[in-house]
Amino acid sequence: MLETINLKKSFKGNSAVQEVNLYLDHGESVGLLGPNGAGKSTTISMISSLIKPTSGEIKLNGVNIVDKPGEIRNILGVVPQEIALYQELSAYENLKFFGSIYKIKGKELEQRIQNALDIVGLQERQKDLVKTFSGGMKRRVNIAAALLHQPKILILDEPTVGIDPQSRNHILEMVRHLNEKDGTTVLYTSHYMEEVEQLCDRLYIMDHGEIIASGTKAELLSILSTEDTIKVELSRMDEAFVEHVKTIEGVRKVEATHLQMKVIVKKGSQLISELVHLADQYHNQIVNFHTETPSLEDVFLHLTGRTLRD
Ligand SMILES: Nc1ncnc2c1ncn2[C@@H]1O[C@H](COP(=O)(O)OP(=O)(O)OP(=O)(O)O)[C@@H](O)[C@H]1O
Repeated sequence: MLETINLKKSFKGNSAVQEVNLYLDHGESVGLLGPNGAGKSTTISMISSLIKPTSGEIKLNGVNIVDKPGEIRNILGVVPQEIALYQELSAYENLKFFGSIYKIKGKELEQRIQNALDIVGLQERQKDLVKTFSGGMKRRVNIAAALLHQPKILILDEPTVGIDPQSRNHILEMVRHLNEKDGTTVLYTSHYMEEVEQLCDRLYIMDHGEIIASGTKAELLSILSTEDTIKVELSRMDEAFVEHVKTIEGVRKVEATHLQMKVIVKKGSQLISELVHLADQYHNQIVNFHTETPSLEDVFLHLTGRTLRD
């Protein structure tokens, strides 16, 4: 349905996106996951024809649309990261304005506004000024605006950042409903692993402007089928101890935060007694430990050497 081929974007010679190849099939829910600055928003802005790629192609049903922005705008609904609403107008008035941009009028517009408000759960607050809304409610109005022209593909750029848990749950449920019940194709960007795990059939992991891995959750987890994760709780954090653990044979990655240490080891490595012994040498103590099956967070750590929210 939608495909990017070797998509690149540089800003004044600085590369933001390099050779991104991704596709969306009809009815899929696809996650684009990566830390801040990975290039997710730039990729989305190119797909939605807000900015022009430095090079590469964007194909909609096999046709390159880089020079035909009109082709995609009718098919795509984009929910940008920034809230783009008129604060002094009500939710209803904002939606009326956005509807007019798509040249939807009269009864049809009225019906679509009510339908979009119903989907985002704001029908009862439609007459209230947007400036009185919480961040999460504003985001929901933004989503409603992106739905007015009944797009076949919906792209959401980190829609749950900085909002209250109630709105977050509402948004996640809504996206799931639009995908599963209405058949809307979804591209969902996030740096929350658990959201894309919940919502998406397939994932792309992006870092430093590149897609570094892609596949279903099971396929991505199989990258770590040769590894175990040991989670260790320490009596105190000690950099020298952490550095020493990294040098133990069989240890592939170590991530330390506060009193927790996550040690990714070669599958089957029996390292607990070695860790206990080493902690003792550093006058540290292992208070607790357990071995976990790898998560997508671990896949990200394995691929990049960093956690998603570094
Ligand atoms: N208009 C611009 N001018 C110059 N540099 C830009 C511009 N837009 C993005 N960049 C740079 O491109 C890189 C990718 O940014 P982008 O916003 O696409 O990442 P992101 O993955 O969406 O991150 P975030 O989660 O923080 O939005 C960053 O280094 C950013 O500073």
